[in-house]
Amino acid sequence: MSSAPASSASSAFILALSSATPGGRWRAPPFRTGANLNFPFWAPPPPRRAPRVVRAEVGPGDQDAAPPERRADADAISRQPRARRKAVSWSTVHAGGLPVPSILDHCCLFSENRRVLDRVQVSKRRDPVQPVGRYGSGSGTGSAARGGAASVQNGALAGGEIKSIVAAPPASIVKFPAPVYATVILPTEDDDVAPSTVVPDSSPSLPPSEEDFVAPAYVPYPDTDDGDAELFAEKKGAQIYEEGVPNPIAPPTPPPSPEVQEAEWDFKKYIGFDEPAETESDAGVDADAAGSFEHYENNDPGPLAGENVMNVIVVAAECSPWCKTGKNITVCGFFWSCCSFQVVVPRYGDYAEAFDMGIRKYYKAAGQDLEVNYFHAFIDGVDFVFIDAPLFRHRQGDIYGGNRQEIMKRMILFCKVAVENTGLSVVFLHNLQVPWVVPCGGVCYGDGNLVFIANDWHTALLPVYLKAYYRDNGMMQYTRSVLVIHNIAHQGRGPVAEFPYMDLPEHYLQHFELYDPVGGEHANIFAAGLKMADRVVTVSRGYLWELKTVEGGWGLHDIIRSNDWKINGIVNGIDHQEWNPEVDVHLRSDGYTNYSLRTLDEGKRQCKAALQRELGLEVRDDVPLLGFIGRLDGQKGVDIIGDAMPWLAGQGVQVVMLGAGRPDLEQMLQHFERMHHDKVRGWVGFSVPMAHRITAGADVLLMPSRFEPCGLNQLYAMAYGTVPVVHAVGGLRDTVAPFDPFGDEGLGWTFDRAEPNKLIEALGHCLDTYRKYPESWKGIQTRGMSQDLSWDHAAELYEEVLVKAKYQW
Ligand SMILES: Nc1ncnc2c1ncn2[C@@H]1O[C@H](COP(=O)(O)OP(=O)(O)O[C@H]2O[C@H](CO)[C@@H](O)[C@H](O)[C@H]2O)[C@@H](O)[C@H]1O
Repeated sequence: MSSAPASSASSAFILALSSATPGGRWRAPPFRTGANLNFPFWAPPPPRRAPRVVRAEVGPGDQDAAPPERRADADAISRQPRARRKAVSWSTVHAGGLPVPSILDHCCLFSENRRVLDRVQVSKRRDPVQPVGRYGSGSGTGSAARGGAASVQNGALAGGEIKSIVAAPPASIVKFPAPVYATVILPTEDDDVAPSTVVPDSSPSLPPSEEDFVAPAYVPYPDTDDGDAELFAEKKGAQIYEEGVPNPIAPPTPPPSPEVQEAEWDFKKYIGFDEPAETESDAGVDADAAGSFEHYENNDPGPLAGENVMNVIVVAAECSPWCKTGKNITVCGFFWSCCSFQVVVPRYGDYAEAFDMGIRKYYKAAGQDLEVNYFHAFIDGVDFVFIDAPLFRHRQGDIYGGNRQEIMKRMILFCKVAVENTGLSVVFLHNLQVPWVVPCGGVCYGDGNLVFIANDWHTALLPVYLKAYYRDNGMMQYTRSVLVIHNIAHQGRGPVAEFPYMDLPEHYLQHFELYDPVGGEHANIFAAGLKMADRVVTVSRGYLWELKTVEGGWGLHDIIRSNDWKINGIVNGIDHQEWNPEVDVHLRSDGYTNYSLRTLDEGKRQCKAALQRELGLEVRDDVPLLGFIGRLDGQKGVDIIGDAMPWLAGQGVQVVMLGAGRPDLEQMLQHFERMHHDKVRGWVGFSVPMAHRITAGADVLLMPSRFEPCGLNQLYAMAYGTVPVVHAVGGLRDTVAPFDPFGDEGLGWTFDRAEPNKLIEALGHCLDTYRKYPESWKGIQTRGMSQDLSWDHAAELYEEVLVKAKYQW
């Protein structure tokens, strides 16, 4: 029981593909009437462009090159009807990727927009009231708000001015050894498999010598994404560079340039497209191209016809089902409410459904020229572009592995490619002898309605590159960037001396420079991204409030405060194809069953029995079954459950915990399973099927997170009639209204400090209600399941943000 079953990635993948469009992009999508997203108040048309754009002309390194302009005839065509993308009901995309409008989107994607707002809504989730004063009476020290040294120091800044938003842990009752931090920053496991870089013969030999820079005294944050505050505490005194390791810092580069070298690529071969006879002359381009697509296209005009179509490019370091770590996960379901969107992610492994586009380019990242290839998949109306580079290759399963500098180099490359990818389509089209002003389905892609959505620090450089490379040079003036904060605890901190890694103009350093007592003087990627992004979204309003506090801002609170005007808090939705007890594929075998609100009692009883059987627990319906699912780190507070275990063991309950992460916490799970084998199971590993089955089979889901920007598991739990007991923080507070026995309202139980005694108190009331007041219990379940937790509501709010970004100058 201690080891997870084989990766569930394959099953998740099958799930995603099952909804894919057979035949991919060549199938003319059906139109949907009245179900489309329209932006009648859209931006003014972009400036006119040169009739043809060649890659070199749009390169930011070419200061003299005029930005491409649209032709008059293109404008006319752009107002023609645009066929719309087929309705997209796709799976989830997770944080950290790169967006790229692919050629395919321009040339042969006939998008039908799906407006999700027409869906049947049950009871719309409401964003909560302001959380001020609801976080308990944490001492001004805010000590160890996140349980670690970093937060301790952050907390020390409070000076009692702002109350702690998350309670200080009590005197430790943890009986386990401290984590072995040395193992957290893992060496690159695949060094012998794939070279870290591919340097063309002509490229300069790098990295440069150490003489160019003076290394600061210590690394502010590990930023390995395992970067618990404790880890930082261990590392903060460490030297930046290990002895004997050459300083990989590149010399300052003069004017920034993507430095992309094009390679021959047979687009027609890739897409199986029969090129029309006349595509050489500009005069014939538009007509020919338009005509050539007609047979793929339903030419019925739709509400999205014209320039009001929004093109969204989602940039993420993780994308389910291809790569999912369970950390820093972003569900970007909102994109399917938009007209046209693409997702760009690194290609960490061999993804069967993605095909090599045959494009080879070289980008400079951290002073090295790196070869980049592009893979592509078109699934259910969405273009996925996978960035293939030696830095990413073979990282599946360890996508945040390597030391801080390696991770940073990957993300620099990733963001550069993402921004460049906006030009990818131009290249493709140019290879077809078709200028980018050729309308696809009646509308040009261009940059007029283009919005990047970057996620977390991994892609926070994207807004910076967009500005430095393009907008500062008069290009992409109408393109906007939105940066989503999923977890501000990881920021991409590094020594100021590493700034030249990023190939930015010197004056951009000021946007990165940050001083705080935790990190000292350092360069902070998230800080620069937050400043440069046109709009910022946090994944709940409660978290937004917390980010403005000294305790919750992790050193970026001042930047958050001063940019408050452009930040919105929007709670994530959930993917109802994946997380829906009625259709959940993981409940179709082994005695589990699908169920709905109507069949809740019977269905849940059966799932609970199946879970008890599968895990070797006594099959008893009368025993409350408590679940926990999550990363095993300081954030998720599983140690608080551990601290409460002596009490739990006497409560006549069963406890099932699933997670992976810190070795000491993994050992804790296994220890409790051994100690209380008749009632506790600790499953160490990452198992999507088991996560679904626990969510369905448990009566109660515990989430004692010390901080939780949004939280997804509590949303899943409520959708499955499983009652959440949560620390009222961030998104948990926003989404779990506490049960009020007098008004018979509420969705679960909350506690105001991340402490075992508080958890015990809340859980005590919960168990009491479970045992003595079945009708109240059923009411809580019913209210939870009746909510509209889908992306529909979030999509509306995201749309508002995108529109605000569009009109922002
Ligand atoms: N061992 C395991 N086996 C199977 N599944 C597992 C698992 N461990 C975790 N998961 C699953 O992975 C997902 C993790 O979601 P979280 O919201 O907890 O992620 P995380 O905290 O990294 O995300 C950050 O971003 C998200 C998205 O914005 C915010 O909700 C969140 O607060 C913020 O910290 C959940 O669906 C969970 O069930």
